Amino acid sequence: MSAMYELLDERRADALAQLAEVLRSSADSAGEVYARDVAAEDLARRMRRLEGAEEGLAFGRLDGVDGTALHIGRLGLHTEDRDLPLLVDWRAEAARPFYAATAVHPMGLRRRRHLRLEGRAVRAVSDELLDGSAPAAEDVVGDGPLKLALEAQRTGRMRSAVATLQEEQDAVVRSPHRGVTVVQGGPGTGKTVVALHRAAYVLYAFPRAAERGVLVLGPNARFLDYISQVLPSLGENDVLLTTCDELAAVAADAVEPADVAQLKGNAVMAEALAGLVRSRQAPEGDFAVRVGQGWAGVTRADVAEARDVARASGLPHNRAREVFKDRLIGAVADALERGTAQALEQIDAEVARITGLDLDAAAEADLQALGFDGVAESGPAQEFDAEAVRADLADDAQVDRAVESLWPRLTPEAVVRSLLADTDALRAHLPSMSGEERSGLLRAPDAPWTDADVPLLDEAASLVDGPPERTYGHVVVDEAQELTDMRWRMVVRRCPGKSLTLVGDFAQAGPATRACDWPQALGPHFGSRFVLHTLTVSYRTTEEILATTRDLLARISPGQQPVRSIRHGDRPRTLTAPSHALVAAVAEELSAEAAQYPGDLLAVICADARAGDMASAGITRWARVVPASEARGLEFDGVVVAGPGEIVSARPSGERDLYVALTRATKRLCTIGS
Ligand SMILES: Nc1ncnc2c1ncn2[C@@H]1O[C@H](COP(=O)(O)OP(=O)(O)OP(=O)(O)O)[C@@H](O)[C@H]1O
Repeated sequence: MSAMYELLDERRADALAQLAEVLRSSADSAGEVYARDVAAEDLARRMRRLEGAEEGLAFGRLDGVDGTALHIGRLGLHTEDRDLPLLVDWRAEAARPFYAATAVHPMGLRRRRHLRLEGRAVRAVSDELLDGSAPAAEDVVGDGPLKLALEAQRTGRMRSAVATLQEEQDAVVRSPHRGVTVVQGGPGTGKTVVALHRAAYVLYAFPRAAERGVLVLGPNARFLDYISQVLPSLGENDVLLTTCDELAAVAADAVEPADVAQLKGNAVMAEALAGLVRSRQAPEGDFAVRVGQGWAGVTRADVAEARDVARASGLPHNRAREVFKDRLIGAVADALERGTAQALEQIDAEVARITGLDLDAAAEADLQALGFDGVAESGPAQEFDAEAVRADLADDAQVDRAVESLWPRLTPEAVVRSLLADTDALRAHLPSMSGEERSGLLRAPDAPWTDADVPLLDEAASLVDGPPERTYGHVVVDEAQELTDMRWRMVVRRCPGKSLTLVGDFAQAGPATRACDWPQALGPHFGSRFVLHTLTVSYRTTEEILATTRDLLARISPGQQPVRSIRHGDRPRTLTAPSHALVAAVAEELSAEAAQYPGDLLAVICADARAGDMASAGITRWARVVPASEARGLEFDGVVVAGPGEIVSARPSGERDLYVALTRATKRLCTIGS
């Protein structure tokens, strides 16, 4: 082990020295400064990766039947003087047998050894013999590391499972499929574990995707905090962990009824917003601008043609506006040219009839009177200088004002407001919705933004300003069952290569979700082009707890195969307390638990409206207070579910919320209801 850590130290020292050198180097041009910054960023990244690997640098060793030995760890370490690497990166093909070998398919292994380090020293080893041979003196066959990992007290932060990934999980993590990979499975089957290790694998194995960046989306800040340590501990610090709200950079602090949120998640909203933007694009009308002392105008047909050309450009509204303006100016210039020529002809004819004089000079004066100095300067009056006229018109504030009335510049906020704060607009653009649904959507123009407005604003931004500038090579979505159609559109916009890993469970879906399965949820965005994996073993919830949720699961997700658990524990307890005494009963239960199981991470999960009461009753002394709507993905050693009836009736997805709440404990569950 010491040789590996020495090499790690050496690599760090090298990286640090190189970084210092790069930072000291002079850069004379903007190009050189840029190159220096890129090199410095690369080295800083390498430093962070080397630092991230410090804890538990190596965690496995493979001994082949041919006598070879390979150490498996968080990153690869090679020296030039050795053929075999000192340490193999867990994501390398050579490390696969560590996760996939079994006694039936030993993959050439005699022994798989798990190492547990403390600091830089090996504290424990545990061996599995895979070739059927009898244990030799140096083999340590005992409790597996998985058992130890699962029995460890929870800390409130998920740990990496890189040393104990199970075969069915590893198969997904390492899947060579670059398109859409979907992972479903009941509570605690390791979907989040798989999603995060998959992100690390993509960075390692798909360099093109890695270059464009990897994004991990979670349902809320609490969940992101829970998973925040996993990727850094795998040496990956360059993955952006965020929520959809943060992606759209919208502060959404208002809540709204679940049925309204569901309506706003429907794909018809995208059509409605597109319809509204189209309705702002020169619906009809003439166009006239003041030119000098007079007016120059074009016909309805010219305006309509300019609009059609602008739309056909496929550009977002605010950029297509330039095309529209350009086209209109062209039409005005043509009209001016025609008008000038006609006027000149008439004057010429008139003067010739009366006096026989040539009046070129008069025509030039005419144009000057119209305000086109450039025209007069650039040549004889009859040679109308269309370029100069266009340039003048393009810079003219009045022209811009006139264009604005036909094709106004729009902001995403204004677009969404114009739809949702106007009964006529709702009726015009959402004809398939009932009157009741439309009145549900209606809001005051200055109402604050809600969670469900975020994807509408994002959609509007893509319509008016184009797709987001920042896109990613691979996107991982956790709790993906939560995404509405409108949110899927947000995600797809940020992943043009459609390389995604999506994990979730429809039995745990919240109130905004309309889809019941993956084909329904993904069909509109990816067709049937996704590969579906199912995880079957729960590593969190004990068999005893799962058994008490079977009836509920059959109700909320008929046909879903219940998972089996490899954990066993106490039977869940059920206590009763009238509603007014619920908080006191919860406090009593949790204070007793905290005393009996010191160091265990405890939580009370209750209806959102109860969370305030719980916190002010001082329950946070013993436990975290988690509103049911935010419990997805989290886990604790002991959980008290307070007021199951209140959780069920709080939202349309109440029974699924309760199922989520009941499946958060790794050891003990107590339900207190009236
Ligand atoms: N291979 C593994 N080794 C060690 N721990 C594991 C492994 N797989 C899962 N776990 C642990 O099991 C627990 C549940 O995992 P995870 O949160 O990924 O499940 P999930 O399927 O996402 O659950 P949910 O559906 O409730 O969100 C976590 O504590 C996780 O660390």
